Amino acid sequence: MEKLISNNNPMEKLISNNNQLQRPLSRGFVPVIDLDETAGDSRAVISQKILKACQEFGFFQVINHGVPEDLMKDTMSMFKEFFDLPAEDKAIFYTEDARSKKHCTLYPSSMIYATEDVHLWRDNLKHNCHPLEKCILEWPEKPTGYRQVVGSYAAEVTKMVPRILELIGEGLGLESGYFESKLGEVSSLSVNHYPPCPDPSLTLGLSKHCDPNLVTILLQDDVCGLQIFKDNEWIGVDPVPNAFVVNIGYQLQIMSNNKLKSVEHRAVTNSRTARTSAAFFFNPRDDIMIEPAEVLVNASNPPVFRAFQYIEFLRNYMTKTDINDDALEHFKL
Ligand SMILES: O=C(O)CCC(=O)C(=O)O
Ligand SMILES: [Fe+2]
Repeated sequence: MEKLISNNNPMEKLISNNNQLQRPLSRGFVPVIDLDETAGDSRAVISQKILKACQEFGFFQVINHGVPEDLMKDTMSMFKEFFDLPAEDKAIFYTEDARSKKHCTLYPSSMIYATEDVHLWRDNLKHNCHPLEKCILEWPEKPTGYRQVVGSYAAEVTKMVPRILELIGEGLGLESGYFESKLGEVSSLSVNHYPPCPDPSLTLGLSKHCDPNLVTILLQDDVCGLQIFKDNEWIGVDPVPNAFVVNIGYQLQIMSNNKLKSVEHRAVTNSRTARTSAAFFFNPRDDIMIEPAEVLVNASNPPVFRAFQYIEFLRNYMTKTDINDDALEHFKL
């Protein structure tokens, strides 16, 4: 428990030979897309904007997405209050074991504290969200209201995801419901808390990575820290009020036959303000074969990937030892 940085600041745990913090940071920006067709663009224009964002950035932000703004704020407050709890209230969830059987876990840094090269400036709460009525019983009881608020949030975001997938599918010219039919029920929330870091040049909040799943819906507070790697530069994905950040996971890149990109991203810290973010991971069904959509494959666009099941992908992803290894290599034809 002393490794949690929301409990104290174990500065001495940092390793200072971290060469991941390469600058410069560009001011280019990730598109913000208004999903309200009645107020702005037509549906066809929205789906084309999303497609372009997914091709160029692998990321976009959405506003007017239908999830109530108060619920987003209340959810963020619950997450922040959780990390502010006294150490004894967090202890029941604490583990450093990546294979922990707990349904709700609180990790220091990454899931492999003992063996990682660099400790991250992050505490991380994880729990599953499906089936909700069952999972919720394992979630924190403190702060008061956590289960009810985060439960409503999980239900609302889960309702929004097929709408976003449908727009992405439309942009690609896929039949209606294509991605929804590939979407599994199991989803999970990973809540990151990055307290102020006395020296942000010594480590990161989260190392560079691509998400292995289908699509991720990220809620961030009003503090900058998320960055994506594009054209050899790190670009900030700065917070937009009431927006979700959507990012393409490896499985969407594969199903789109490389038309959509899963882009590397990371989180940096700052010395002044704590930052909290919550990544909601949506996965493909585990009983389907994942492969490029047939309509995107033809003589001039041969399939880039072979068919596989998600479990095979995850096994391969988890055993990757070098963050610079290409997780897609093993699945390329
Ligand atoms: O904190 C962030 O904004 C990044 C979170 C993230 O990329 C993840 O949890 O996979
Ligand atoms: Fe991520």
